Amino acid sequence: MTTDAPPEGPAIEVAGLHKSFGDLEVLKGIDLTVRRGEVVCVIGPSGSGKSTLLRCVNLLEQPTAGKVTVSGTEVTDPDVDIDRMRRRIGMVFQAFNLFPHLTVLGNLTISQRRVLGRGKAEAERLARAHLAGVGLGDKESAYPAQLSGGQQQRAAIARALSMGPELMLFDEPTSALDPELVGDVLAVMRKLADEGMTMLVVTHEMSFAREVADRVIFMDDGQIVEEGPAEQVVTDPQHQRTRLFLARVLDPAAAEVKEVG
Ligand SMILES: Nc1ncnc2c1ncn2[C@@H]1O[C@H](COP(=O)(O)OP(=O)(O)OP(=O)(O)O)[C@@H](O)[C@H]1O
Repeated sequence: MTTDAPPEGPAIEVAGLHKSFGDLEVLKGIDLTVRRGEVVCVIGPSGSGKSTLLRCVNLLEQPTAGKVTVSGTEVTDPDVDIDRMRRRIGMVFQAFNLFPHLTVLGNLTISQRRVLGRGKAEAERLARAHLAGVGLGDKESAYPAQLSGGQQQRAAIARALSMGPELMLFDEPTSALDPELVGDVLAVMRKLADEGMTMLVVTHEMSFAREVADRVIFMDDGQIVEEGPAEQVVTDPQHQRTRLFLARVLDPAAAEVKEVG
């Protein structure tokens, strides 16, 4: 008998993960374990492979080598039903990816109905509960274009949650937002973390990483250079590459002076 009940053990296990695009080796042997209920932030320079790592976890990218296990199921096993696995993994992208021709409620119910086979009333009940949870209880009839970027991203998070995922992947969820809209999205993510959701988050928001993450991973050139408790990695990094990156991110002007001087 097959069951979707989550087994004991880690939420995500990545072992010896390699990914190349043609001659370009983007991931060069990543080992990573994310425990259930853990919030892990992945930081690092542009092009270091952060998004590719995330996309390999739900097989939006096919790894070149290595093994990815989610909730005890090896997703890199060619025999695994990947669509079934993906239902257990929520993903939120930088570009919100809402369906423009559907209302917010429609965006939250379509996959519940088509993929999970839920009835209309049940799908709408869950959608409304999740919309209220992200502060969009009054927006169910709006179309995405009528919402701010921050509201669209919160709707995208609610949409992912309405599928009942065991874990959530966030790929730079606030990078496309105007600065004044970032806070509301981070607040929703913080609440989710407080509620015990397992989260793997690629982000440039160092204060979020420091305050919300249990662990921070610094990637550079396709490898994990450093990982540890969030506060330690962000405020007292052990590696020179991490220090240089954080100096640039936290205080770009000062880092520039240092590099010039
Ligand atoms: N589908 C693809 N085809 C070819 N090259 C790709 C593809 N996806 C990513 N790459 C390349 O892989 C490298 C790593 O990209 P990735 O998006 O994982 O980095 P990142 O650390 O998330 O960067 P950023 O912070 O800028 O989003 C980059 O050089 C990128 O151009």
